[in-house]
Amino acid sequence: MEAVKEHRSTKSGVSSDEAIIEIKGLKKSFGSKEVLRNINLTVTKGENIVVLGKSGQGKSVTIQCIVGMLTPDAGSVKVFGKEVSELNDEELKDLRTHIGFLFQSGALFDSMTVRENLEFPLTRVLKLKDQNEIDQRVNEILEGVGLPEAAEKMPSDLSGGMRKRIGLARTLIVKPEIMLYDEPTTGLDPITSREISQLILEMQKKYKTTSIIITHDMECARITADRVVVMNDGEYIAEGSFDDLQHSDNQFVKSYFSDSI
Ligand SMILES: Nc1ncnc2c1ncn2[C@@H]1O[C@H](COP(=O)(O)OP(=O)(O)OP(=O)(O)O)[C@@H](O)[C@H]1O
Repeated sequence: MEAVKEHRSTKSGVSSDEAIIEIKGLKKSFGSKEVLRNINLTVTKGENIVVLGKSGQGKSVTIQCIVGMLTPDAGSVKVFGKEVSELNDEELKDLRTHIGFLFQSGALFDSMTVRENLEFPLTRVLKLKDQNEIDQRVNEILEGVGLPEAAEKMPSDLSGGMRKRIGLARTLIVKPEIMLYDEPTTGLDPITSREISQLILEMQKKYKTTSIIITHDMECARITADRVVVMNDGEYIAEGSFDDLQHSDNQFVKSYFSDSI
């Protein structure tokens, strides 16, 4: 794969060569199944990286190695300059407070109001006690995701797109430096998907997060990506801007873009 350029400009406006996530020669097998054969990726501060790959290619396994839920068989995974596999439990816990996840489901607590859902990470993770500060952060993030009127609603009163926005708000409310999105638009209609992709981009600009976005949604990739990597057979086989890859000669890469142009 082509060498990574050192200094990148990003849609967030942060242009930095500071590596936030650095993966080198990552390998991971389960039994005789080699899932990650040789993953190399550097994500710099403020960058949005989109990972494209078919199901079962090991995209989630890569994310689990980044947050220390899985230990690599070989290679190096550094986050904020530290080798994740060498961190102890306390250090791992601390690392994870700097990383936000948005999974497909959004995973809100159904028995809590939106406000209570948003207060939960502030009181449980950040251990905030000052109710004024809590209220201020809840109101600010609800404004940010465009749902200032939703605070007292129950998740069941919300549409799928609104739930996704609140899921994003709940993740961003602790101001993580890294965001990991696992198929953030799956299950949404095209218009709502586009709104969520635009929101991901807006949030990147506002909070200057560094993000990895796993998606099959090419519109989401087009909107959010500073850089796209394409995964096949346990390796990244291509990387570049969305436009670069759209004009790739590689048949496998082309297959992703054929429906999107
Ligand atoms: N803890 C585990 N134990 C055994 N096999 C696993 C484990 N985690 C993942 N795998 C296997 O690794 C492969 C890659 O899984 P992974 O979930 O990373 O795929 P993916 O690229 O994220 O796919 P999808 O888009 O379907 O989520 C799969 O074959 C899966 O069965």
